[in-house]
Amino acid sequence: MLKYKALFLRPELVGVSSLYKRECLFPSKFTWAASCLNAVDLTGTKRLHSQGEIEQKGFRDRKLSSEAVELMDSNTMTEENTRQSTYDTAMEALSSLITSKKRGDGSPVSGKYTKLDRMSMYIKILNLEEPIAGLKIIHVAGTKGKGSTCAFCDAILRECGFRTGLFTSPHLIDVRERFRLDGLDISEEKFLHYFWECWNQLKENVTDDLPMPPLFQFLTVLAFKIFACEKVDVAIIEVGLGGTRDSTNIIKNPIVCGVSPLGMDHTEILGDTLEQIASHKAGILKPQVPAFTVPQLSEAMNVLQGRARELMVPFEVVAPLDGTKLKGNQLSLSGDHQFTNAALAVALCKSWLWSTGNWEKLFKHADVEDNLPKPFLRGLSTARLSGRAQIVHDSSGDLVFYFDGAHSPESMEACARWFSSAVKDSPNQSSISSFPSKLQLGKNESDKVSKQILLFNCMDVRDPESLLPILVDTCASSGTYFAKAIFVPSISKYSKVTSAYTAIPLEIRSKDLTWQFKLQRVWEKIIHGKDIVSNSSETKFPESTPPQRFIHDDVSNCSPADGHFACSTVVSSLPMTINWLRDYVKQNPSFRIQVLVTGSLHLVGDVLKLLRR
Ligand SMILES: Nc1ncnc2c1ncn2[C@@H]1O[C@H](COP(=O)(O)OP(=O)(O)OP(=O)(O)O)[C@@H](O)[C@H]1O
Ligand SMILES: [Mg+2]
Ligand SMILES: [Mg+2]
Repeated sequence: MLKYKALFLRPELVGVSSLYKRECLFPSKFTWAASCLNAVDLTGTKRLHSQGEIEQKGFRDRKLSSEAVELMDSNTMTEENTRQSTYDTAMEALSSLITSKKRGDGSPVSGKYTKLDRMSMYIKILNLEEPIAGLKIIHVAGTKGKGSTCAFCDAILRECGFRTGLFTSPHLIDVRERFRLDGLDISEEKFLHYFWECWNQLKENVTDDLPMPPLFQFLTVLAFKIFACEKVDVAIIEVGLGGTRDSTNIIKNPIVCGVSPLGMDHTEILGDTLEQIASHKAGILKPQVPAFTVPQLSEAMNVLQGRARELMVPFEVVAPLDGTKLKGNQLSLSGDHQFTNAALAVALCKSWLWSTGNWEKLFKHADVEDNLPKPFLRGLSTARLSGRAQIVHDSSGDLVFYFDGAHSPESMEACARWFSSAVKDSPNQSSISSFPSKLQLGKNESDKVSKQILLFNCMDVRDPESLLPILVDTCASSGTYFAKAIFVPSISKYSKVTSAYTAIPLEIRSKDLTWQFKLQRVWEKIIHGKDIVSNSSETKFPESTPPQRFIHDDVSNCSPADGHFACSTVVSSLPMTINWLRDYVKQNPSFRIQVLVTGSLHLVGDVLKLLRR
């Protein structure tokens, strides 16, 4: 078999009007099988589905013209790059679904239908109505902790012996992270299979009134397709944004619903009071379907409880998990806030097991009155979710990255509390923020001096004047001070769906650093207690990374008027920043550098990806 990229193939050369698959298999150089091409007939857009139809139309093993052979010869794909390019093609297709429209807006995009109307129509096109109704779903909304709660549920129910499907958002490195089967990211092969099936079927049916779905709607439909076809026992579904009008809210009959902690986020879409936000999240509750939440501010709780009463929902508030219930095990997701998420997950899983008739079967004879069943303990201590309170030791051991994709005020506080306690727990901690003289340092490893560095970026819809002070103050309240802050643009963009294959060129640099300079200005103002950057002082475009002494440069050397900042720096390239930090620890063996990467999940994903290679 020979493989060719259909992107390079002009359909008319092989005698069809268009090609569905982006990659074609040819039995030999001079013939082609229409079945492999998934071709459409010459008259127009009708797709040939069956082998019989293909033969009837005389497409089988048609001879190729020499022009076609020549063209395809120049595009023969090797085995290695075939896989990658097929996957990249899917990513390109997905990226084409990203609209410039604001996320979560339920108003009609075009034509006469609302978002949920359109979702129902996509579901119908894909024949998924019945399969979705048959899924045993756990549906989770909330401002923070949705993903973690879902990951705990996934691990617990897997440990109880069920085949699980988990749909979360966003992803960090590869879009497949959003779809897990039995605890693992869906395989590339399966992903591509379901992806093209949904893509092609939708493409064939789009009209002016029903265009292709925007990205998140497509991914949601795809998740249902995957979970239905893979016959999972339980589908755990994280809401994308809000609840009432979220595309996941086509779920009509979940087994149980959860609402994680509520706070102020996405106010431009959900409203700028906690009541309004809570009312969106309460939109996932369904008549008489049990629901659970965690302690909330009263404005939010009143709304949730009110809605639950209207719908006759058995509604319970669960307290954060008592650590002693873990019987010496540790929660696998760190940070105090995870005890709240874990408790919610435990309640959701118990309820799911009861409602599906499995609790009795599994735990009839177990001593579970006051104790968590063993599979629950195993689940709570093995659940994983990358980029949330994750610690990665770089190869040298003296460069440690602390990742947390916090980007809202509440999560920034949770992140700061976690980071402060994590750096204190790290071995041989002796944290100082100024450069000690060599004489003070022994040769012994245990005398290493730890320095905390912040590597930060956030999207420009976020408010750094609220996020950065929360970070600094919360850390300071437990005695953690950042020696330096580095502001760097992220590489991955909201406008492009990434895959693990998307290479990051080492020399990549951003030309526009206006936003990073703004972040730096906010930072310097926090550190110095006043705005020290005069409007007239010119910010120089950094040609490269700062000199190494920057890391241990004394803060008193700060001279903003000359464009010299001793507390912070802006760097135009993330790969360069990582290499620079690596060089620093190599050349300064008396230091251990602890870098908190936060503010943006894009930044977190980019750094994780850079460290992997
Ligand atoms: N219970 C909680 N209370 C406060 N902050 C939390 C809580 N759980 C998680 N966080 C913070 O929110 C971040 C994201 O966690 P998680 O992915 O579980 O939430 P999410 O609701 O799925 O977030 P996203 O809006 O990014 O989808 C964490 O990195 C942490 O900083
Ligand atoms: Mg969110
Ligand atoms: Mg999430």
